[in-house]
Amino acid sequence: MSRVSVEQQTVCLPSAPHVDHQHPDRTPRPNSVQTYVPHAYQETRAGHVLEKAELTRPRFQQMNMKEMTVKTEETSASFTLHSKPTRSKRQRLSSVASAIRKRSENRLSFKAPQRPPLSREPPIWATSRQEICETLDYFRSYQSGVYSSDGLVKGYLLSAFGSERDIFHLGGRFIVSHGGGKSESVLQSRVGARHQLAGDQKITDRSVRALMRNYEESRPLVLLADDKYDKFPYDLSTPGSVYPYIVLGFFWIPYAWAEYEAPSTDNQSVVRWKFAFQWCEEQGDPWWTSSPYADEAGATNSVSNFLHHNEKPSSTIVSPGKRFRFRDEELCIDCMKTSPSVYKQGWICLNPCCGAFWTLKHGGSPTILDYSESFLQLISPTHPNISLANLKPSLISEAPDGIATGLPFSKGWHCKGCGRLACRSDWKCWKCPHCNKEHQVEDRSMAPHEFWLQRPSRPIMHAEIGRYSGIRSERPAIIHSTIDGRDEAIHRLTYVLPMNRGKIHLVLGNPRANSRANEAFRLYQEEAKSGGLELRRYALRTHRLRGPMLTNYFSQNSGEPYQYVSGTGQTVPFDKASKSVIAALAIIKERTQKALGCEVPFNEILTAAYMESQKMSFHSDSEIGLGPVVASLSLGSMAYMHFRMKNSQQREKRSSQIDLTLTLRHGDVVVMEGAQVQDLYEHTVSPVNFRIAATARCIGPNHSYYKT
Ligand SMILES: O=C(O)CCC(=O)C(=O)O
Ligand SMILES: [Fe+2]
Repeated sequence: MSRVSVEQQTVCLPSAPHVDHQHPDRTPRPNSVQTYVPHAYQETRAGHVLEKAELTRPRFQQMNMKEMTVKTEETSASFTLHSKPTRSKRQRLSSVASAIRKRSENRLSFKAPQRPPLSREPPIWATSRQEICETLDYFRSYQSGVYSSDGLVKGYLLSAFGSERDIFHLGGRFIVSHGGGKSESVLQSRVGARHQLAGDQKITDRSVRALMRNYEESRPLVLLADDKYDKFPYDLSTPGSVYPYIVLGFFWIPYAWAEYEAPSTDNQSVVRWKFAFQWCEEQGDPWWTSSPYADEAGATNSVSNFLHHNEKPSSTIVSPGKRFRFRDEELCIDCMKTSPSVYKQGWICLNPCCGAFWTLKHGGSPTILDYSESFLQLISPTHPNISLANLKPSLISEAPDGIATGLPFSKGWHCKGCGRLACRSDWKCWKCPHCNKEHQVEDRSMAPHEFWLQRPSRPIMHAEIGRYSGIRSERPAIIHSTIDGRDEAIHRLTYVLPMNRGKIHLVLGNPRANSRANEAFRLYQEEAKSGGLELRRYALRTHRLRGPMLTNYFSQNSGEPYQYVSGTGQTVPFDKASKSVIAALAIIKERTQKALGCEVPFNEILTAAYMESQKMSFHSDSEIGLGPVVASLSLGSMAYMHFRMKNSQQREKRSSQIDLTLTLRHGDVVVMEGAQVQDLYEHTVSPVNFRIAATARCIGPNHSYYKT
């Protein structure tokens, strides 16, 4: 072993990589400074590059083969050999020198290419991750770049932090990317952005495993790209032509292999799985390569045709033409597994479990690698009988049973006018935020008795008290009242928080006492449909995703302004409030008065409307200046309301235990009594199906709204 010092660092340079065949995991991997020049010299830590002129043979010889000074762009580095190198070492040194030089040249000559803007609107595009996930069945992953379902990848997002040799080749018909997470990334957290270093990808990792299944079974998947993916030939964020997310189309995976790769900031190489994606020719030409006027010119073989007109799945298969060839692979005699022939520099075993992984046939780890000519050619498709579905989500034109609050109706939509994907943000209709196109579906109102017949997944219990919650229930009370000349008897259940910190009352509705609740429910549906009550999903103020993130329910605020979701600008004062809100307020006031024995001067109502599968996440109604009583009326479907302690330390110990669950049914009113109910606890509501809730509060002069 020879010792070479580079600046202040000293590293050992093995003459050949030691491969532990018994324990491949222990085979030394190239460390950061050796990654691409693993058996000889290092680049300086900051990635300084060597100047071409400094690494010439005469200079090398002049140093008596014992010392060599090389200058980088910003500093100079001194390489000292402690013994005169042998001939073979000299050869290695010069090959390393040329490798460094080549890399240096690449870096010196690299300028982020100016890309032109797209000259046409993409057939499918979006501005936020939520728009994609709520609209497309083939990409529903909010965090990861790989979306899989049933062990197969449906959608794959090309984004920033590409890896070495990622390519967008043949106009995008042949793309290489690294799959499966653990790549270098920026994580958004409560405390800000954090740089996440890359780690080894394993074949057992969920995403890699799923991509491998697509590869093995030749299952096509959909590639998407965002504006941070710099291999796409068009700039997706040029002013006037901003498309943060685009759908490229169907691809299949002709090659999958593993490499060692040096992350730019880490000090250790990592195993990275690479996948080649080949355009599915059934789609015609990629839409970004076809002219913007191709549709009008009557082109029959463009993906825009496929995307626009192909309502039925296509089963046309392109027969292997002469530009296709067959897969080129070689068998490794160490692991008896085949690896594809990827590189110009020769075949390498690309199985990371093999002792010979990442070792050239004639020994040594690869330094600079390039793809071979043959690898870069399209290969003959191996998915003969798989038909591709239409990538454009279809528009719902009618509600089959007249009910338009089911899951498909809360999903986003694809605007046929401009290609934009958008969340459903208005209750009244779908609206395109780009071209303002609207789409509405005729439906009917639901009657409360339809929900009384609802069969819940678990037995209905009015309340479940957590074992260690310290909450106790009071003896149920029957409250009598006379409404519209009729006697009503209703039950009140009361739950007392530990140390008498507050009470939660559940005033039960029932079919005999629900006439006003029924009317409020009818009015709500009517006004929501006509737009008399503007129910909308508002953007959350804090979240960790890209683009706006809307609440998972629709809401409207009446009375005094309330900050919680909509901000204060959208509030309708009580004297202009819709009939439904006024009807709900009357019920809440009356029931609360009966429950507490005193009147509460509610001056604000937040109406929340939930379609199937929507919910309100954990929160507390604890804005500064809110009165100590909060009461809410439930209409429509049954729902579960869970309470838990806010203190996260306590919660962790008790593994996010729920302290109290109330089952809310049509006509029920929950009254939260005492400021500490909000200060110490938080609550969430999960409706079983379509539901409307009206929550009333007292907003005092100390409320943050009055202070601003
Ligand atoms: O949907 C519900 O019943 C509760 C709504 C709620 O918690 C709120 O508006 O703060
Ligand atoms: Fe709440």
